[in-house]
Amino acid sequence: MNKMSKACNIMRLALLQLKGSKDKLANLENACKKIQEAVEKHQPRLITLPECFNSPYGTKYFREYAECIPSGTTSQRLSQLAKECNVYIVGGSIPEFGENDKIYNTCTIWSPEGKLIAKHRKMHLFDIDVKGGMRFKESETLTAGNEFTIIEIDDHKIGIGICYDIRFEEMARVYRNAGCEMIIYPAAFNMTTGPLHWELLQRSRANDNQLYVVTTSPARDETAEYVAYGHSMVVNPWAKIIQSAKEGEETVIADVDFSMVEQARQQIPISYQRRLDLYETVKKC
Ligand SMILES: NC(=O)CC(=O)C(=O)O
Repeated sequence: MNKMSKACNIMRLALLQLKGSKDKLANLENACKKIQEAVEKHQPRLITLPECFNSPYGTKYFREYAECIPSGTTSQRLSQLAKECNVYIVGGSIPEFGENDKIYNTCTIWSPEGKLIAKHRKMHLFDIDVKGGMRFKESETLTAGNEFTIIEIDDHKIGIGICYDIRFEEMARVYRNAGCEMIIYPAAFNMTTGPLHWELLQRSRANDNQLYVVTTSPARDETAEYVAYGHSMVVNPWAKIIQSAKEGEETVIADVDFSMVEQARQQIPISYQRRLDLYETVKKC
């Protein structure tokens, strides 16, 4: 029996911080193996995977590794695993072949019946140029998605974002206004921005919106062209880190207690105290 007790609002998560390589099938099989191991040892209700878990993270690779969703190999395998293991899977992200030859950075979400319940296309493309640090331009090959994605598991609404999406507080606020109690971001920060912003952004989004924030990164590989920061984590609605990984390949297990969302919102009622008469930066949903 998977760990979800409605009465006490506890949901067990397994975050798989995975090593990646240029071998797509090996990456996929590693993810499948780690999913099976997590289920055997910990019986999670929900498993999360990293951004671009089946491909290297680089604009020159996205087209070569892209697949159609849900007919591609990665979708088919995740669907099969979710069903076999009776677990929800937030499938990190993969480069997706979309309509009109467009490529998206897309997260697929699978139910324990193996059904694709949603897909989220990264809404904010990672285009930055930090002098002496990281330069990246996803828009060289990717197209941005235009839709918010909310899933519902055991009566709990969960918003989905991908990596750079976490920097946009308005997006998190839209999810909070729509009743989300958690936001999951498959993500791959790097060695320029990770040390400065990774924890800060997660705790900020959690604190501003009084909800859980969950990130899942690839493991750090110093030999890769793009070196991911690691440190996948779960932050609670009080902005406290309740579990986190180090840099290497690791599975993080966390039991989240959704009653804490309401507790935080009642005790520090910022959502009712906003002076929307004085500022209007975020449209109400
Ligand atoms: N890789 C991303 O999308 C975002 C990132 O690394 C950052 O915002 O920093």
